[in-house]
Amino acid sequence: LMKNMVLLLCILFLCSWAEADAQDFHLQPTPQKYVGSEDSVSIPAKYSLQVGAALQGSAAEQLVAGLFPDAAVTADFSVSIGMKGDKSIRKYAARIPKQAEGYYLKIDKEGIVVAGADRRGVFYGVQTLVQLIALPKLPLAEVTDYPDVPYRGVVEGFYGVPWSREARLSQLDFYGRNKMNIYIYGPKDDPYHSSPNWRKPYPAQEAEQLKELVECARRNEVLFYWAIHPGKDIRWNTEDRNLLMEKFESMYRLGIRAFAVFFDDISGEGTSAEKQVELLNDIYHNFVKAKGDVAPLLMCPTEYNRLWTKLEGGYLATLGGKLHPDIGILWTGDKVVACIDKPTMQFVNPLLKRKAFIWWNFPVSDYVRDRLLLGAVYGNGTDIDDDISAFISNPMEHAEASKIALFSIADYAWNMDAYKSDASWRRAVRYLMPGHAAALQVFASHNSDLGGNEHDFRREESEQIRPALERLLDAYCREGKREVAAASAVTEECERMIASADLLLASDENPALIKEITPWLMQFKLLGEYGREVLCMLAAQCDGKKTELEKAASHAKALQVLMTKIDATYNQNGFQPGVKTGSCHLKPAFDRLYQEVVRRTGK
Ligand SMILES: CC1=[NH+][C@H]2[C@@H](O1)O[C@H](CO)[C@@H](O)[C@@H]2O
Repeated sequence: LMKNMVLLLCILFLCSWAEADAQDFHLQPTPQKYVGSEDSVSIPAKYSLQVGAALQGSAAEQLVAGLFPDAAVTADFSVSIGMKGDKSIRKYAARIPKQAEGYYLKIDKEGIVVAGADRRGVFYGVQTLVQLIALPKLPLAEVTDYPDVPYRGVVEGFYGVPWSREARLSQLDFYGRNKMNIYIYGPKDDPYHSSPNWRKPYPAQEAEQLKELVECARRNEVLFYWAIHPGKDIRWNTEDRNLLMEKFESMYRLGIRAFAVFFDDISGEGTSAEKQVELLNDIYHNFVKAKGDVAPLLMCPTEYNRLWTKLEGGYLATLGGKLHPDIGILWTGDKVVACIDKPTMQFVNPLLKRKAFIWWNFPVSDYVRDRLLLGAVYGNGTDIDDDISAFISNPMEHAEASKIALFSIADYAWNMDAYKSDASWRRAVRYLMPGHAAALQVFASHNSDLGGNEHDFRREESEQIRPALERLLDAYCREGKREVAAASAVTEECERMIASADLLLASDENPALIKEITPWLMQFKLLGEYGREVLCMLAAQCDGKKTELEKAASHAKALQVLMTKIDATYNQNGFQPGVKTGSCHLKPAFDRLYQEVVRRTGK
């Protein structure tokens, strides 16, 4: 029997290991169709590389040249990338998806082929190849893939400290890797984007940085939109019209080829639908069409969500009826911050007479600045791909930390049917810190809810430990009993919090991320220590150990003081100052237990 038990355990271990290994490998975003195999091929020293004529100088060519730097003119093993119509991939033309940005990728013993529906499709096929080549063994595979949503990406549209140059460059590379194809530059607190200096060209240094960002976007096949936010003080006269057009001309000279006009969060003259329509149609005809090489014009309405829509005022009807149909209209959903579902789209699309561009206000935190929103991306419909032109996320001012949500948003918008929020969330965490994934997962799981806020938008937090917390609270507060199993589960979670905080604070794996979240990591460690002390207090009170109780209570009190200090010292701002962590279930439970022990001791 013993022998069989050992054998069974080994088999179980191997299965779980193999499963984990297979589980670890997952193309991002999840492809529409991936046919892999156990068999693999090692790329020989001698290989040839063919790049379709139309791809010369493209981002795809740059990327594949980096992958295969020493190509021979002829070789047995051939690498070939091309677009539909290129004779180099003619044999595979029938396998190329018809969807824009689609591609077919084949890896076999003779070589590698990437056949794209268009230039961006080839680039995405090569990005998928980059992920496969990074595996220990390059699997023989066929990938047939394309995006569900035409535009997928980010609008830097939040209030607060705009992202830095380094953060933006890193974001654009991240979008290339994750097949996001749009970035809209619109930071509310950039005075040259919004009032008063939207009328002025950028100073030399900022102009140079924008040029650099445009080039970085091109290398990542990301459409770089520059947005203007004139509505706070625009005057509907020739002077401001000319100033706006000249500003667009100056941005065009910097290399910008995609433009947006935001009319959100304004009042007064700027809110007139007729005037907005007249301006936008003028820009469309006399700038966008006149230039010929500029992407579709986008606009953000003043009534950009259902809650703020006054149907009787006719604002949206005017936009829908009179705005040129080629102009995209941004929409945040039924409220300023809300998940997007079918009813959301059934309300707005008929009014706009086009498929809205979704501006999803998550993980933006400019209205709950004392928190980090690191939780899973969930709650959006997976049946809306035919109802939206775009799914664009407005992120946090913490650029690196926003990548946890952005990774999953890329996954969701590329392939909605396959989207699994929890699995995608874990992959996002692992992508950001592969060497500290477990620690970052612990931290992220307790830093996701927003607390009470003006938009009534909430997120799950501390879901795994919540049942034990509730059992512990219930047993002790009702009967003064220490529920042993729950107490040890919560104690273990506190130990994990303390260790995770130290591991992350000490790591140099992702310095940009650690720099952003350090105040919250410090607070998180204190919260773990506080929880541990409160549980010591509870045990001592139940066991009648007076001295131990007093020791634990004074330590817990000291930790309360330290947490208050952190909250009063870091992340001070004029809106929601401070550093909140584990605020949905952990902190309230520890505080409640602390009070209850003190009350019972006092009796
Ligand atoms: C379209 C829109 N404009 C505003 C609004 O949404 O709320 C966001 C979250 O507070 C804010 O970041 C953004 O600038």
